[in-house]
Amino acid sequence: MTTSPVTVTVTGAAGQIGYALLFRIGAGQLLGPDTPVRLRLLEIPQAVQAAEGVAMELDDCAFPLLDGVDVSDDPRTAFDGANVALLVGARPRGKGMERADLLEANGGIFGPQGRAINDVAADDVRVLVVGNPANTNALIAASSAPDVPRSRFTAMTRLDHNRALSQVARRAGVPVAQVRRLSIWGNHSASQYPDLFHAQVGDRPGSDLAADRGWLTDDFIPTVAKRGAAIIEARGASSQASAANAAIDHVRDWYAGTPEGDWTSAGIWSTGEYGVPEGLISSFPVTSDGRDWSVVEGLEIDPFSRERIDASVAELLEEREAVRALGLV
Ligand SMILES: NC(=O)C1=CN([C@@H]2O[C@H](COP(=O)(O)OP(=O)(O)OC[C@H]3O[C@@H](n4cnc5c(N)ncnc54)[C@H](O)[C@@H]3O)[C@@H](O)[C@H]2O)C=CC1
Ligand SMILES: O=C([O-])CC(=O)C(=O)O
Repeated sequence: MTTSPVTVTVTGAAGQIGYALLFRIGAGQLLGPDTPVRLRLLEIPQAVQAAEGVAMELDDCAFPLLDGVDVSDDPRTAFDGANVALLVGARPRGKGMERADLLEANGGIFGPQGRAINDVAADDVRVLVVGNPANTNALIAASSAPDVPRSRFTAMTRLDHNRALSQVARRAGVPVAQVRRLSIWGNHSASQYPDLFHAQVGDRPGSDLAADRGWLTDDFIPTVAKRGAAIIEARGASSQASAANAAIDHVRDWYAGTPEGDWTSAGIWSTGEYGVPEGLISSFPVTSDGRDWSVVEGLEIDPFSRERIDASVAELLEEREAVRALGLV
């Protein structure tokens, strides 16, 4: 076991995803069974008491790998020395709230959090934004942290990726472990594009399945892209456990590296790959070498995929324009 614990800061710690996430981190599922973890929980003042209750329960689990839990309502305290920052807390869209209001309210959260990360987090900090709108919130945080490399700010599209894996496995009648090289492109929103064309599904190329255009366009793509809404409809609550699971998958793969011959999906800072404008946080097919994400190179994008990637990227551009107009990036 390494001796120095890794500091993991989780925002929105008293929320639903926080409750599904923190106990798995305490159990060692984020960074593996050899890495002790120190948790720092950030909440708004009204929810600090609830976060303290979660911290009490974490104590009561007596996790051998958990080196301590601190609760704070001050970003500069909570991100102090953070090696991993999971930005889960966000402002949900309220009744009658316009999109610009939502972006502005989240700017008020992710701007200061980005600045605090810039000033007090560890030099090797890696950030995953879960709170919606995740891509643009990540853009705001990254833009507020000029001293931290942009590549350290990521947005979660791993839940979309995992959803796509399961849909494809079911369709093809193979175990989910036999589906590889799926890709989510663009925004974590209904405009995202789950791409099957480069996948391997059991012993078949994904393009075989994609040849059924009726299924692809009327079933697969909308099922994945609208899954969040379907979960809310079915459960009366959003996808908390699967979102927490995806956050664990994202960070675990970032540190451990993606498996040979496979890739995953993550929202990362575009440097212009596949025609996605530089400076957007867009989902791409990515690999990790244990330190950095890299966009998978050399994929051929046919007109069907191009149109859908461009539509989702256009939405990201609109969101960036909106937060630019508000002076947030
Ligand atoms: N990227 C993705 O795939 C997914 C993203 N989400 C998003 O994750 C976010 C969290 O979801 P839930 O946990 O279900 O929501 P929730 O409402 O149960 O919890 C959010 C928590 O964040 C806290 N919070 C709000 N502002 C904060 C701030 N400035 N600093 C620290 N904490 C703050 C709230 O007090 C609350 O406890 C939402 O924005 C949701 O839309 C949810 C599912 C999937
Ligand atoms: O809209 C939400 O809160 C849920 C969400 O992002 C998802 O399930 O993909």
